[in-house]
Amino acid sequence: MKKIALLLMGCGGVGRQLLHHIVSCRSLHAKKGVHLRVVGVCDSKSLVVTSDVLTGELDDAFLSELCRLKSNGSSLSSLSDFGECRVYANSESNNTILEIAALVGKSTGLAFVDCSASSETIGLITQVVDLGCCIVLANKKPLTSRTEDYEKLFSYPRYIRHESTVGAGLPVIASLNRMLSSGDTIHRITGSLSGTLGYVMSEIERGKRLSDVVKAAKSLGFTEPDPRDDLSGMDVGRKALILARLLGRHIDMDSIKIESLYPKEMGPDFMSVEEFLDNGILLLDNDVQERVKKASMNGNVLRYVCVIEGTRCEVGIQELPNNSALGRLRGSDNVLEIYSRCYSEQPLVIQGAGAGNDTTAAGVLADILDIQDLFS
Ligand SMILES: NC(=O)C1=CN([C@@H]2O[C@H](COP(=O)(O)OP(=O)(O)OC[C@H]3O[C@@H](n4cnc5c(N)ncnc54)[C@H](OP(=O)(O)O)[C@@H]3O)[C@@H](O)[C@H]2O)C=CC1
Ligand SMILES: N[C@@H](CC=O)C(=O)O
Repeated sequence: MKKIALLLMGCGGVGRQLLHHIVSCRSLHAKKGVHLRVVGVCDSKSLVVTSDVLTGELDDAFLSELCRLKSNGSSLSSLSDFGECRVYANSESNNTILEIAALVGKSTGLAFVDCSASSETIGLITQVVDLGCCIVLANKKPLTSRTEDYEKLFSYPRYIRHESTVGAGLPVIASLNRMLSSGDTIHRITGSLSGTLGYVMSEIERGKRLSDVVKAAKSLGFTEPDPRDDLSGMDVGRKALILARLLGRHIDMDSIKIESLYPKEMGPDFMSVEEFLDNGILLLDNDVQERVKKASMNGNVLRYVCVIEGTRCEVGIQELPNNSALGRLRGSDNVLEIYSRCYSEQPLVIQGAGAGNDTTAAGVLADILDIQDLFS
């Protein structure tokens, strides 16, 4: 049986769902001769690891208890009494992770899985790439920071997977990589890449208020931990940058034109997430409703669109015919149209659920299985 050791950063909505998928796919994976060995899990405050990282694992009962505790808002440190594990506080976590990565990475290989939404993981990830580890990301931030970090992460291109960073579980990155590696030239990518903004717009069209819909999107697991990351367009901007860099464009976030749905005065420097959701966002309800109504009088809808073409890379609201490919989108669905040499008249279209813990975690799990040949 091939064993894939993995260390999970982040056990929020996506991270916990990944652990659920791992446990519930045990017999399926066994039939394929693979076993996922979870050696450690960390959140923003602590790290919990199996006492024997070279051969041991956090067993399924332990992982279920971990998920139960985290979904109740408890800390990982309360797991110290439960089973054969060691728990480290924040201050010791990074050094311990590097030690584990060096030991396990060089021995059997280690999948370093980032399901956090933090930019604090970048320092660690850029170090573990040189320790024989594979990187699997749902977190977009490591791919959208400095060009040097991006290049470092791709020093060993076969060792990195990040399907869930764009379109959640949809096969966007895999499809683009297949096209690029066969020499197809991609001219234009256009699409609706935010599950949250897709859901928000289509629910407002049905008469709902922005403030209610954003709260619903958060509880459905579509939004970023701070939904302003979605409403500001930053989350789509990051996806656009990931795609543009994949196409070989040497750009950074500053090169991307991004339209925000809220004013600067409602940003994270001025109010907390709770203040924004309880008060700030209510002040945006009428304006957004008016824009949606005005578009509908022209037979149109509003969609938050990403366009990458030549040196152009921008994301923002567009008014589109309601019977167009993007106009027909409902709920959290994403759609991506790719025009290339092979797909010049009619684009290659990828469409489906573009947000949610289940599909995102499934994309991460598929990425982990995809690199199994790198493990001994
Ligand atoms: N939800 C979706 O539809 C999709 C999400 N993604 C991406 O998946 C990632 C996770 O999203 P989601 O699960 O919803 O987010 P959550 O906020 O639910 O979970 C984030 C987790 O990361 C942990 N964390 C924060 N900082 C660190 C750190 N420095 N080191 C380790 N762990 C840390 C948090 O710890 P604590 O519990 O202590 O707060 C929490 O457990 C995000 O990057 C998101 O963009 C990608 C595609 C789709
Ligand atoms: N918040 C994101 C989740 C996936 O990246 C979205 O709404 O699309």
